[in-house]
Amino acid sequence: MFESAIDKKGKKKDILEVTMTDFHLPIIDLSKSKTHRDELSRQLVNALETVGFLYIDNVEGADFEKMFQCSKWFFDQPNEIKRKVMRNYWNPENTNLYRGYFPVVEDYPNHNECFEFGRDISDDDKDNNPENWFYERTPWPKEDTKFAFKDVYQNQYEAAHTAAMEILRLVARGVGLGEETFVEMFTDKPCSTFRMTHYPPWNDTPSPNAIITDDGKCVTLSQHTDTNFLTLVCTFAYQGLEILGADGSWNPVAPRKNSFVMNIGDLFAKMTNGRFKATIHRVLDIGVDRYSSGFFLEPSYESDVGINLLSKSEDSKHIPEKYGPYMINATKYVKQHYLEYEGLPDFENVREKYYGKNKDELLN
Ligand SMILES: O=C(O)CCC(=O)C(=O)O
Ligand SMILES: [Fe+2]
Repeated sequence: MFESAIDKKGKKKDILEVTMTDFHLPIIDLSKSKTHRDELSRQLVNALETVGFLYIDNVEGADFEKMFQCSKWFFDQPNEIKRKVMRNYWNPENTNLYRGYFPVVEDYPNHNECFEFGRDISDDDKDNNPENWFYERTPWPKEDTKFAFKDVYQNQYEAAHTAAMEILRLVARGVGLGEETFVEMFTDKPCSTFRMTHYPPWNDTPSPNAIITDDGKCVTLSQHTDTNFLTLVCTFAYQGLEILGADGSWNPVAPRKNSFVMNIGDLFAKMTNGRFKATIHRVLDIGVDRYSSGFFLEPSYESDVGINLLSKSEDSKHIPEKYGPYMINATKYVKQHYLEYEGLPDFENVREKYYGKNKDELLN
């Protein structure tokens, strides 16, 4: 179904050998959400309180084969086509700051290229600040007749969004709250990003800045927690994704066909006061091209992320915080190492608002 471990010259390559472990993630069969609601709710809450990662099977409308073909089609395009949709940071001829393509950057610890898009907001949206790059229009690549890249991926975005809403209803039910408690932040103009990634193998010459594990493997996406609310990643059954256990050991996420790997990001963890876990993970270089496609659920720019979702009805004295500035702060000034956010303007002057006089002490 997906790429085999044979390179273009037909030579068998050294693929990463993943040692079999006893580590297994919980599996949620979303097709049972009508019939086994309580059971799924319990499983979800249990996974989020412990390992923070799980598989989601049977997402309605998900088409992994089409996604894989379209993703591969895009990353196989010649550089001049990719340059047309490249972010302004790497191609100053373009105006897109946030959406679109970002290239492999040699000498950077991560070795990947990505294409990112969001859901378009209406042209007549009077409230929209044109400087707000969260709602920027995506520049789409010119298509040929074989692959309906934009159409396929926009449909996959909606399928993943719908699945994420159902998952959030189940999670709310599982902690004894009304099922709509978590979904409100995502109904009007969510900032969610769909990101497709290609990790070309380093072969025998990793960048001097590449991170090498204790047992000599190359890391192609360095360890991180996701910053957003909830993530659904399709790994196209490739190996390479690993998650950090509480005992400090790295555990491989076993490939699982036609299933999303789900985890939560810092935002959901923060909004549940740490009850749900945003787990550290990374991706290893597997010695052949690796592809993944992930849906990163994010609330609307104006959503109040200062509330504790688990006690929001009782907590009227909380300090409100808008999602947009929270995210700018997290990615530009707190986490500091995200190349893909470096060139994004701080159009809200978050640095001044959050750090006031101490702002010069910030590295960035
Ligand atoms: O490629 C993968 O399997 C995971 C990607 C990931 O963790 C991310 O993009 O945040
Ligand atoms: Fe991640």
